[in-house]
Amino acid sequence: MSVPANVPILTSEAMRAAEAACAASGVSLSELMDRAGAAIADIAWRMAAGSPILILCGPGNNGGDGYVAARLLAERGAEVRVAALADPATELARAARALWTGAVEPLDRDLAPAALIVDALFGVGLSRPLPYELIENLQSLAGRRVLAVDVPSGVASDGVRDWSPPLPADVTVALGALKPAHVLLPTAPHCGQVLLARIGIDAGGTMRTLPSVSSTKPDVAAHKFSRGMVLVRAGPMPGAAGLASAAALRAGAGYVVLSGSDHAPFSAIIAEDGAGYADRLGDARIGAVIVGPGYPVSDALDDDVMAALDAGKPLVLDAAAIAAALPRLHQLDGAVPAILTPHEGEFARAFPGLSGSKIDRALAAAAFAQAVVVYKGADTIIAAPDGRVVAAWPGSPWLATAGTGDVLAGACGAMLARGGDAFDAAVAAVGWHIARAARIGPGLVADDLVADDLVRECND
Ligand SMILES: NC(=O)C1=CN([C@@H]2O[C@H](COP(=O)(O)OP(=O)(O)OC[C@H]3O[C@@H](n4cnc5c(N)ncnc54)[C@H](O)[C@@H]3O)[C@@H](O)[C@H]2O)[C@H](O)CC1
Ligand SMILES: [K+]
Repeated sequence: MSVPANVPILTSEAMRAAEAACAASGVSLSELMDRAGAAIADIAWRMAAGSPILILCGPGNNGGDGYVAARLLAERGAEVRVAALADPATELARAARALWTGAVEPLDRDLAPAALIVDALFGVGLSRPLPYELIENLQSLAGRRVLAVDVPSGVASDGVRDWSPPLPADVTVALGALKPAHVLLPTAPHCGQVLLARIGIDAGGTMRTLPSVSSTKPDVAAHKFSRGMVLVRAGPMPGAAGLASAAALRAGAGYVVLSGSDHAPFSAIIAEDGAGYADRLGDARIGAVIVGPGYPVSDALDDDVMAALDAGKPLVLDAAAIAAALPRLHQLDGAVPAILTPHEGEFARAFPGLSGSKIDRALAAAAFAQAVVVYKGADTIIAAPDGRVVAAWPGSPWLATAGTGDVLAGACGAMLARGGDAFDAAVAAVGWHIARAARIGPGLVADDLVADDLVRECND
């Protein structure tokens, strides 16, 4: 399972707007369909490697792409059959169907499979769940390699419904841009390896997949304070704050203070008792404050969060600190740069009653808080109040273990303390976290993410 790095993601509404802009600039929809069909034919040719191909065509333009691909594959000498669910219902699909000179078989329970199935039944136009009979007929084709056109049929491309496709794809060719369903659970795993065929659409937009990680070297004239100074406030479970402080150092902070704990994981971390917290918040060199790791709901947490907000420092708020800060953050209306890092449960508690896809909900939360939201999970979404979104699918499943969220909070703190944009900082931290997890793999515990042998390996 994979998606290309740093490519656009569009909802069906944005996709239609992009198509219309394309048409207005002189590239017809029929030209777009030809390009889509050619991209599908190319990939099908390589996947089939000489074995027979069966293309399943639906009534809309997704089916139209299928007819174009069938014609091009046949012209190249591939052994290709077409089965249709219904007659074409759009002008474009009818035109594409008219150019296919081979037979069209009915898509029923007697349909013979082929080594490669190309699924061109439904794309972004699917408006209701697939009929039961079709699901049954498709299930009888399972077990072969499947190439999905745009999205596996049955999936709601905007990621708002959790409909599963009867034919999960090995490869999905996204047309023009990725769609939310490619990067959100539960649909993303059904898309297999997602490839992007750009087909000449200007997908611009504000939503993208995670960019590749690039490690930035410190400036030649750097000193410890210029690289960013991070203050981590410990609660009753100091191990979590210790992990966050270690992660802040490993992610590039020049100086880390752990307040309220004497459990510093490294000698380089300045551990001090809680009494100095107010003074530290007044220290002009502090570039980011982290509150929340290992700090459950309590009056003390409320006090510490309010003090940090009043100090006006860029903030990373994790776990219970998110709900504690929310009313004040909302009032501050973005005056204090902040990154919130909720997992599913914390998100539901802090932002009840939101609807739509995980992307929609992350955006609504970011707009309400006027802060960057890192809505964690296997399909982490990073959303900014100005509408920017980065989707981090597929992440690393090895991160599903205690303490890794504390490490992410620490990395966010380090990136934020550098002084740049909070959204860019959150994106860099999520990328750092996933890249390190990928290097460790099986057996990962959160401490490994900040261990020095990993650093040596990364520097090799
Ligand atoms: N991205 C691009 O620039 C291009 C994309 N293309 C392809 O076009 C589809 C979208 O086509 P559209 O015709 O809008 O929708 P669909 O083909 O997905 O299907 C709509 C069709 O099906 C009917 N329908 C919807 N749900 C059901 C259902 N559950 N059961 C039965 N019938 C259903 C609906 O009423 C319509 O008739 C996109 O994904 C790309 O593959 C083009 O190639 C142009 C360039
Ligand atoms: K499809």
